[in-house]
Amino acid sequence: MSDTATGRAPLLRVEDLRVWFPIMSGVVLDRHVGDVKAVDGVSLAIARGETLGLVGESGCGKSTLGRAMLRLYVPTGGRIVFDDQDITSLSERELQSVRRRMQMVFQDPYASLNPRHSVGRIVGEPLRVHGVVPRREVSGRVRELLEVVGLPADAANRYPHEFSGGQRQRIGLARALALNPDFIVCDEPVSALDVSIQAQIVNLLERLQEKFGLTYLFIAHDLAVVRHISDRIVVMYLGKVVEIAPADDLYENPLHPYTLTLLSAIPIPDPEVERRRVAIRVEGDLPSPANPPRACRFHTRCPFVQETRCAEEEPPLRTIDGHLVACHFAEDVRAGRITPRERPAQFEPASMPAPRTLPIG
Ligand SMILES: Nc1ncnc2c1ncn2[C@@H]1O[C@H](COP(=O)(O)OP(=O)(O)OP(=O)(O)O)[C@@H](O)[C@H]1O
Repeated sequence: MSDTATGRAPLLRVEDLRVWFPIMSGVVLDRHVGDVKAVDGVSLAIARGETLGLVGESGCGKSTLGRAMLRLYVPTGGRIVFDDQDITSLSERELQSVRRRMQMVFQDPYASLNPRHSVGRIVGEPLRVHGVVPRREVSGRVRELLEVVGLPADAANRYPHEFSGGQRQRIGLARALALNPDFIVCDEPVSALDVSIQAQIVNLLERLQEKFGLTYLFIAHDLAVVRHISDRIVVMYLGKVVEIAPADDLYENPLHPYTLTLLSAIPIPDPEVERRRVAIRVEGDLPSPANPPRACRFHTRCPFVQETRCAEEEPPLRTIDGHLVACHFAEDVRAGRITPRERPAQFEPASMPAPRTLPIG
């Protein structure tokens, strides 16, 4: 089990968590022919008050991991422990009191808001369902919640389509806050918004965290956003964690080859820095999580792959310089003793040293 590396007690931890989706075949889909291994043996902990960023390319299992933490899926294996309570196998009824304390904010606020309901009804719904405040107090509480997320009180009488994307995300947040949660999974909460609006929502999330002592799992594919808001960042590849590190450390001193390739894909605004840096490209598509490569899952696309260990032995997560890294050769890659297999011609001068760190702006 990884510790949180923050010195604070974990609010939530998962141990060897697996979420597999069965693949069924046959005329009436009654033959189990395999599994999509969306999350496959993930162990990590999130400290109280921490924001843990989660990155990785589309389909690597980020949303599935976030949803499983909220027990929206029944895990195939492993454990989920929330505030010292094992919630892995709780029934829906037993989960009710825990559910209040865990919420989710979605990428597309519009799709997650019922267009036929007024904002007041949407935000007040969790209060009514859980009966946490007397009915006559619901509208007052809704007004408070709208104010806290920066919406005018009269928003309660209007409908989602009357609001912009950023305002809709504020409505989603007001609803998520209604039950005073401790933990919120933010699943790409700003990916659908304009850049200028993204900053406003990220700042709002930070203010709310401070005000209410919230703990976030922040899922993103935008590495710049996730760096800004996260205390630590988890990099996932094909259902597994490949690196966990404090946010700035991950960007300044990435240790896993996959993290290097992710960072290497970010454009750098400074042309001088851009010219000097070494491009490390990852080739091809993400392999199928139904049939992942054996041993190191990244070995089929890794520019630093070494025969034959990478294809034969699964690398455990181990600690190097305060990072947790799952690569047999992380030290050699960092020291430049192993150089990337393929590089575009413009990066090939013989004097070019292998990258120690990649400047990313
Ligand atoms: N309910 C489901 N049934 C079957 N397969 C699923 C289900 N949900 C997700 N998957 C599969 O599990 C894998 C991981 O999906 P997931 O949505 O967790 O990835 P992601 O990293 O969040 O991607 P994205 O950024 O595109 O949302 C994918 O191959 C996906 O097709």
